[in-house]
Amino acid sequence: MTSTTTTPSSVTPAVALDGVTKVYGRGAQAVLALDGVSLDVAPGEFVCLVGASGCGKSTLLNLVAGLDRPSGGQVRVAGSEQSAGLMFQEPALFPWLTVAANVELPLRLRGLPRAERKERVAELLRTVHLGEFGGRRPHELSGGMRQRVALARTLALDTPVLLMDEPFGALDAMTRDILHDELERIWSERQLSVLFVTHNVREAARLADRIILLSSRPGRIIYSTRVDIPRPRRIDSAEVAAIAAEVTDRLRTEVGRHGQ
Ligand SMILES: Nc1ncnc2c1ncn2[C@@H]1O[C@H](COP(=O)(O)OP(=O)(O)OP(=O)(O)O)[C@@H](O)[C@H]1O
Repeated sequence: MTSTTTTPSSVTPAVALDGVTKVYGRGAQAVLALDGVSLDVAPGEFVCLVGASGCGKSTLLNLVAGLDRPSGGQVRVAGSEQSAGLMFQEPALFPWLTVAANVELPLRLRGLPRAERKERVAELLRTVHLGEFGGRRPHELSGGMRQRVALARTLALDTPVLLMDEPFGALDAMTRDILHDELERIWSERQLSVLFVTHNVREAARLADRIILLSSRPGRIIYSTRVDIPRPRRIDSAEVAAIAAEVTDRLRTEVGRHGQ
């Protein structure tokens, strides 16, 4: 069993969780969501977090994003004030704004001058292959395209760390497959550190440098495996299937232990 997973001490991690505990509520109503989680994400590393429903995956991402504070332990994200961008299963775009205006929002909030904003938006839309769609409204786009817009908007934050909470969970398999390729390209080009939550073990084996398995509540790290399959990978390859089978076995044992 692995309760701690860290990077070598010579490298400053992009994300470092040290003995992180999260309790929701108080007294008899208290829920221990995370219990003593220690985890480092190295610069440029792609880490996937998997676990049964309710094991605390979203809680962990929210703590790294700074949306909530741990009850115990420490969360550190390398870099300046806002170092982690967060993306969800729902694209959460403003429906009354164009695609370009949605992507521009974080740039406005960062106070970038207008000309620079326009240039950055055009570059970001090209990055996610939506260069021609800046003038559309979100309802005119497919689900996959909307997630591309959400990704461009998250990239507009210019953070070295990308936090993704089941970003492709609502998409069909083909669209998801294409977005895996796109995300892998962007991650590698921009040398991002990614913490990616998914229920889909194959998706984790397709994308991750390292897969971390959380136990059912309270969330503790119970297993961690490095994925050394060369990139680019195929989700339907035998190597990805073999890693996915290994992680699924661990997950099954864990879920069975809790009678879920
Ligand atoms: N604000 C809250 N108040 C009380 N309990 C909460 C709160 N938020 C989450 N929880 C509980 O903490 C535990 C972890 O929740 P969390 O949403 O992090 O799990 P998850 O692994 O992301 O779940 P899922 O896979 O279903 O999205 C769950 O048991 C949940 O019910």
